[in-house]
Amino acid sequence: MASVIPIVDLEQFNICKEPEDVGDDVQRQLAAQIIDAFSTVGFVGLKNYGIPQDKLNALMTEARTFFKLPVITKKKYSIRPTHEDERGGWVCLEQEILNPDRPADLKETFNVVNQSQLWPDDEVPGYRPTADEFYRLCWTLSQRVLLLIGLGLGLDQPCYLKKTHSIDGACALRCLFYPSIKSHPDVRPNQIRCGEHSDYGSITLLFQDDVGGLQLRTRDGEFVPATPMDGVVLVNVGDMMQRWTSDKLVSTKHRVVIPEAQAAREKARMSVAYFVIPDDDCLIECLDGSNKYEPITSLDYLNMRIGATY
Ligand SMILES: O=C(O)CCC(=O)C(=O)O
Ligand SMILES: [Fe+2]
Repeated sequence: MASVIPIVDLEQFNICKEPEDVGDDVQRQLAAQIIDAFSTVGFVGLKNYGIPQDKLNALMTEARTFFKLPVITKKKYSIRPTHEDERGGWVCLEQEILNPDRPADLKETFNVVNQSQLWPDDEVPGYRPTADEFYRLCWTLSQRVLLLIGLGLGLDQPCYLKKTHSIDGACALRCLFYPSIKSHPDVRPNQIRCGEHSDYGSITLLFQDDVGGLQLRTRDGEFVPATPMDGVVLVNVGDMMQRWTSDKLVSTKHRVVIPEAQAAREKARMSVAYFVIPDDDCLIECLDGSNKYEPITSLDYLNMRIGATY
Protein backbone atom coordinates (compact mmCIF):
# COMPACT_ATOMS: atom_id res chain seq x y z
CA MET A 1 0.00 0.00 0.00
CA ALA A 2 1.32 3.45 -0.86
CA SER A 3 2.16 5.41 2.24
CA VAL A 4 -0.34 8.04 3.33
CA ILE A 5 2.49 10.18 4.65
CA PRO A 6 3.53 13.05 2.35
CA ILE A 7 7.27 13.31 1.68
CA VAL A 8 8.97 16.71 1.66
CA ASP A 9 12.48 17.21 0.31
CA LEU A 10 14.36 19.46 2.74
CA GLU A 11 17.55 19.57 0.66
CA GLN A 12 17.44 23.35 0.15
CA PHE A 13 16.80 24.15 3.83
CA ASN A 14 18.57 21.31 5.58
CA ILE A 15 20.73 21.67 8.67
CA CYS A 16 23.92 22.01 6.61
CA LYS A 17 22.64 25.23 5.03
CA GLU A 18 22.70 28.63 6.71
CA PRO A 19 19.03 29.69 7.00
CA GLU A 20 19.95 33.28 5.99
CA ASP A 21 21.22 31.96 2.65
CA VAL A 22 17.91 30.31 1.78
CA GLY A 23 15.48 32.46 -0.20
CA ASP A 24 12.11 33.42 1.26
CA ASP A 25 10.28 31.75 -1.60
CA VAL A 26 11.95 28.39 -0.87
CA GLN A 27 11.12 28.69 2.82
CA ARG A 28 7.51 29.61 2.10
CA GLN A 29 7.07 26.73 -0.31
CA LEU A 30 8.42 24.23 2.22
CA ALA A 31 6.33 25.82 4.96
CA ALA A 32 3.18 25.37 2.87
CA GLN A 33 3.97 21.68 2.24
CA ILE A 34 4.57 21.05 5.93
CA ILE A 35 1.42 22.82 7.06
CA ASP A 36 -0.57 20.88 4.47
CA ALA A 37 0.77 17.56 5.82
CA PHE A 38 0.40 18.55 9.47
CA SER A 39 -3.16 19.80 9.08
CA THR A 40 -4.33 16.65 7.29
CA VAL A 41 -2.23 13.56 8.12
CA GLY A 42 -0.39 14.94 11.18
CA PHE A 43 2.80 13.31 9.89
CA VAL A 44 5.34 14.27 7.25
CA GLY A 45 8.38 12.38 5.95
CA LEU A 46 11.48 14.53 5.43
CA LYS A 47 14.29 13.50 3.11
CA ASN A 48 17.71 15.13 2.65
CA TYR A 49 17.34 16.73 6.07
CA GLY A 50 21.07 16.81 6.67
CA ILE A 51 21.73 14.37 9.54
CA PRO A 52 24.08 11.72 8.13
CA GLN A 53 22.77 8.14 8.24
CA ASP A 54 26.08 7.13 9.90
CA LYS A 55 25.22 9.17 12.96
CA LEU A 56 21.90 7.37 13.35
CA ASN A 57 23.53 3.97 12.80
CA ALA A 58 26.20 4.77 15.39
CA LEU A 59 23.57 5.76 17.96
CA MET A 60 21.54 2.62 17.33
CA THR A 61 24.69 0.48 17.73
CA GLU A 62 25.56 2.06 21.10
CA ALA A 63 21.97 1.83 22.28
CA ARG A 64 21.73 -1.84 21.25
CA THR A 65 24.87 -2.58 23.27
CA PHE A 66 23.22 -0.99 26.29
CA PHE A 67 19.92 -2.86 25.86
CA LYS A 68 21.80 -6.17 25.65
CA LEU A 69 23.31 -5.67 29.13
CA PRO A 70 21.89 -7.83 31.93
CA VAL A 71 18.77 -6.42 33.58
CA ILE A 72 20.59 -6.07 36.88
CA THR A 73 23.10 -3.73 35.23
CA LYS A 74 20.46 -1.70 33.38
CA LYS A 75 18.54 -1.27 36.64
CA LYS A 76 21.32 0.99 37.91
CA TYR A 77 20.14 3.50 35.29
CA SER A 78 16.39 3.34 35.93
CA ILE A 79 14.30 6.49 35.64
CA ARG A 80 11.72 7.63 38.19
CA PRO A 81 9.11 9.10 35.84
CA THR A 82 7.06 10.81 38.50
CA HIS A 83 10.13 12.75 39.70
CA GLU A 84 10.58 15.70 37.35
CA ASP A 85 14.35 15.62 37.77
CA GLU A 86 14.83 11.87 37.22
CA ARG A 87 13.39 11.29 33.77
CA GLY A 88 16.69 10.47 32.06
CA GLY A 89 17.76 6.82 31.86
CA TRP A 90 16.33 3.35 31.42
CA VAL A 91 12.65 2.33 31.25
CA CYS A 92 12.29 -1.44 31.57
CA LEU A 93 10.17 -3.82 29.52
CA GLU A 94 6.44 -3.47 30.25
CA GLN A 95 6.95 -0.38 32.42
CA GLU A 96 4.93 1.96 30.20
CA ILE A 97 1.28 1.62 29.25
CA LEU A 98 0.59 3.97 26.38
CA ASN A 99 -2.92 2.60 25.81
CA PRO A 100 -4.59 1.75 29.15
CA ASP A 101 -6.98 -0.64 27.32
CA ARG A 102 -4.07 -2.94 26.51
CA PRO A 103 -1.41 -4.76 28.54
CA ALA A 104 1.85 -2.85 29.04
CA ASP A 105 4.09 -2.11 26.05
CA LEU A 106 6.64 -4.71 24.92
CA LYS A 107 9.44 -2.19 24.74
CA GLU A 108 12.41 -0.83 26.67
CA THR A 109 13.69 2.70 26.28
CA PHE A 110 16.61 4.89 27.27
CA ASN A 111 15.82 8.59 27.67
CA VAL A 112 18.32 11.39 27.22
CA VAL A 113 17.26 14.64 28.85
CA ASN A 114 18.77 18.00 29.74
CA GLN A 115 19.40 17.22 33.37
CA SER A 116 22.14 15.47 35.19
CA GLN A 117 21.36 11.84 34.60
CA LEU A 118 23.08 8.51 35.07
CA TRP A 119 25.01 7.13 32.07
CA PRO A 120 26.46 3.65 31.58
CA ASP A 121 29.92 5.14 30.93
CA ASP A 122 31.76 2.05 32.20
CA GLU A 123 29.70 -0.50 30.29
CA VAL A 124 29.06 1.46 27.06
CA PRO A 125 31.55 4.36 26.97
CA GLY A 126 30.56 5.53 23.48
CA TYR A 127 26.86 5.89 24.29
CA ARG A 128 26.88 9.29 26.01
CA PRO A 129 29.00 11.20 23.42
CA THR A 130 27.14 9.64 20.50
CA ALA A 131 23.75 10.41 22.02
CA ASP A 132 24.77 13.97 22.98
CA GLU A 133 25.85 14.69 19.44
CA PHE A 134 22.67 13.20 17.98
CA TYR A 135 20.59 15.24 20.43
CA ARG A 136 22.16 18.44 19.10
CA LEU A 137 21.63 17.46 15.47
CA CYS A 138 17.98 16.70 16.19
CA TRP A 139 17.52 19.99 18.03
CA THR A 140 18.94 21.86 15.02
CA LEU A 141 16.60 20.03 12.66
CA SER A 142 13.65 20.67 14.95
CA GLN A 143 14.44 24.41 14.89
CA ARG A 144 14.17 24.34 11.09
CA VAL A 145 10.81 22.62 11.23
CA LEU A 146 9.49 24.97 13.94
CA LEU A 147 10.49 27.96 11.84
CA LEU A 148 8.67 26.52 8.83
CA ILE A 149 5.58 25.94 10.98
CA GLY A 150 5.72 29.54 12.23
CA LEU A 151 6.00 30.79 8.64
CA GLY A 152 3.28 28.48 7.35
CA LEU A 153 0.87 29.53 10.09
CA GLY A 154 1.50 33.15 9.14
CA LEU A 155 2.53 34.15 12.69
CA ASP A 156 3.47 37.82 13.17
CA GLN A 157 6.76 36.53 14.54
CA PRO A 158 7.53 33.38 12.55
CA CYS A 159 10.47 32.66 14.91
CA TYR A 160 8.24 32.51 17.97
CA LEU A 161 7.85 28.74 18.05
CA LYS A 162 11.52 28.13 17.45
CA LYS A 163 12.51 30.54 20.22
CA THR A 164 10.38 28.78 22.82
CA HIS A 165 12.42 25.56 22.46
CA SER A 166 15.88 26.19 23.93
CA ILE A 167 18.77 23.82 23.32
CA ASP A 168 19.00 23.23 27.08
CA GLY A 169 15.23 23.10 27.50
CA ALA A 170 12.70 20.28 27.79
CA CYS A 171 13.32 18.30 24.57
CA ALA A 172 14.16 14.62 25.06
CA LEU A 173 15.90 12.01 22.93
CA ARG A 174 14.68 8.46 23.36
CA CYS A 175 16.18 5.21 22.05
CA LEU A 176 13.55 2.48 21.86
CA PHE A 177 14.22 -1.26 21.81
CA TYR A 178 11.52 -3.80 21.02
CA PRO A 179 12.88 -7.29 21.79
CA SER A 180 12.47 -10.24 19.47
CA ILE A 181 9.24 -12.08 20.08
CA LYS A 182 11.26 -15.31 20.01
CA SER A 183 12.99 -14.20 23.18
CA HIS A 184 9.66 -13.23 24.69
CA PRO A 185 7.21 -15.98 23.72
CA ASP A 186 4.49 -15.35 26.29
CA VAL A 187 2.94 -12.30 24.65
CA ARG A 188 -0.38 -11.54 26.35
CA PRO A 189 -3.67 -11.20 24.48
CA ASN A 190 -3.90 -7.73 22.89
CA GLN A 191 -0.35 -6.89 23.87
CA ILE A 192 1.62 -4.92 21.27
CA ARG A 193 5.01 -3.25 21.08
CA CYS A 194 3.75 0.27 21.67
CA GLY A 195 0.10 1.03 22.43
CA GLU A 196 -2.01 3.58 20.56
CA HIS A 197 -1.14 7.11 21.65
CA SER A 198 -0.44 10.61 20.47
CA ASP A 199 2.76 12.37 21.51
CA TYR A 200 2.64 15.06 24.19
CA GLY A 201 4.94 17.79 22.90
CA SER A 202 5.14 20.17 19.91
CA ILE A 203 6.49 17.78 17.32
CA THR A 204 8.42 14.49 17.31
CA LEU A 205 11.22 13.37 15.00
CA LEU A 206 11.05 9.60 14.52
CA PHE A 207 13.82 7.52 13.00
CA GLN A 208 13.06 3.83 12.50
CA ASP A 209 15.13 0.84 11.45
CA ASP A 210 13.92 -1.42 8.61
CA VAL A 211 11.84 -3.89 10.65
CA GLY A 212 8.49 -2.08 10.42
CA GLY A 213 5.38 -2.27 12.58
CA LEU A 214 4.65 1.44 13.04
CA GLN A 215 1.08 2.29 12.08
CA LEU A 216 -0.89 5.49 12.17
CA ARG A 217 -4.60 6.10 12.43
CA THR A 218 -6.25 7.74 9.48
CA ARG A 219 -9.16 10.18 9.87
CA ASP A 220 -11.62 7.32 9.35
CA GLY A 221 -10.18 5.38 12.27
CA GLU A 222 -8.29 2.73 10.32
CA PHE A 223 -4.64 1.98 11.19
CA VAL A 224 -2.30 1.94 8.18
CA PRO A 225 1.41 1.05 8.05
CA ALA A 226 4.07 3.75 8.10
CA THR A 227 6.57 1.60 6.25
CA PRO A 228 10.21 2.57 6.89
CA MET A 229 11.85 4.39 3.97
CA ASP A 230 15.60 4.76 3.55
CA GLY A 231 16.81 8.26 4.37
CA VAL A 232 13.43 9.50 5.61
CA VAL A 233 12.74 10.83 9.09
CA LEU A 234 9.12 11.08 10.12
CA VAL A 235 7.97 14.22 11.88
CA ASN A 236 4.61 14.26 13.61
CA VAL A 237 2.51 16.82 15.42
CA GLY A 238 2.15 16.42 19.20
CA ASP A 239 -0.77 17.34 21.43
CA MET A 240 0.71 20.62 22.68
CA MET A 241 1.07 21.83 19.08
CA GLN A 242 -2.50 20.81 18.31
CA ARG A 243 -3.64 22.81 21.36
CA TRP A 244 -1.42 25.78 20.50
CA THR A 245 -2.85 25.90 16.97
CA SER A 246 -6.49 25.43 18.08
CA ASP A 247 -6.65 22.09 16.21
CA LYS A 248 -5.36 23.46 12.90
CA LEU A 249 -2.44 21.04 13.12
CA VAL A 250 -3.50 17.56 14.15
CA SER A 251 -1.72 15.07 16.40
CA THR A 252 -2.40 11.64 14.99
CA LYS A 253 -2.59 8.46 17.03
CA HIS A 254 -0.01 5.83 16.23
CA ARG A 255 1.18 2.47 17.54
CA VAL A 256 3.77 -0.25 16.92
CA VAL A 257 2.36 -3.73 16.30
CA ILE A 258 4.10 -7.11 16.38
CA PRO A 259 4.66 -8.24 12.79
CA GLU A 260 2.70 -11.30 11.63
CA ALA A 261 5.43 -13.01 9.58
CA GLN A 262 7.56 -15.35 11.71
CA ALA A 263 10.87 -14.06 10.34
CA ALA A 264 9.96 -10.47 11.21
CA ARG A 265 8.67 -11.44 14.67
CA GLU A 266 12.06 -12.91 15.48
CA LYS A 267 13.82 -9.63 14.78
CA ALA A 268 14.25 -7.06 17.50
CA ARG A 269 13.20 -3.56 16.39
CA MET A 270 14.86 -0.23 17.18
CA SER A 271 13.79 3.34 16.73
CA VAL A 272 14.94 6.73 17.94
CA ALA A 273 12.46 9.46 18.85
CA TYR A 274 13.29 13.09 19.54
CA PHE A 275 10.46 14.73 21.46
CA VAL A 276 10.40 18.44 20.78
CA ILE A 277 8.86 20.05 23.85
CA PRO A 278 8.50 23.78 24.64
CA ASP A 279 10.54 25.21 27.52
CA ASP A 280 9.04 24.48 30.95
CA ASP A 281 7.58 27.93 31.57
CA CYS A 282 6.29 28.47 28.04
CA LEU A 283 2.56 29.19 28.12
CA ILE A 284 0.65 27.14 25.57
CA GLU A 285 -2.15 29.49 24.66
CA CYS A 286 -4.11 29.42 21.38
CA LEU A 287 -2.00 31.30 18.83
CA ASP A 288 -5.07 32.48 16.92
CA GLY A 289 -6.44 34.21 20.04
CA SER A 290 -9.51 31.94 20.02
CA ASN A 291 -9.12 30.64 23.61
CA LYS A 292 -10.39 27.27 22.41
CA TYR A 293 -8.19 25.68 25.08
CA GLU A 294 -7.21 27.11 28.44
CA PRO A 295 -3.65 28.34 28.63
CA ILE A 296 -1.34 25.91 30.44
CA THR A 297 2.42 25.87 30.89
CA SER A 298 4.40 23.28 28.99
CA LEU A 299 5.65 21.69 32.22
CA ASP A 300 2.18 21.42 33.78
CA TYR A 301 0.85 19.84 30.62
CA LEU A 302 3.73 17.38 30.42
CA ASN A 303 3.42 16.36 34.06
CA MET A 304 -0.28 15.73 33.61
CA ARG A 305 0.34 13.45 30.61
CA ILE A 306 3.35 11.60 32.01
CA GLY A 307 1.45 10.91 35.22
CA ALA A 308 -1.11 8.95 33.19
CA THR A 309 1.44 6.74 31.41
CA TYR A 310 3.02 4.86 34.33
O1 LIG B 1 9.02 3.11 17.82
C1 LIG B 1 8.30 3.78 17.09
O2 LIG B 1 8.36 3.71 15.86
C2 LIG B 1 7.26 4.72 17.69
C3 LIG B 1 7.57 5.18 19.06
C4 LIG B 1 6.62 6.23 19.53
O3 LIG B 1 5.62 6.48 18.93
C5 LIG B 1 6.91 7.01 20.75
O4 LIG B 1 7.85 6.69 21.47
O5 LIG B 1 6.19 7.98 21.02
FE1 LIG C 1 4.74 8.32 19.64
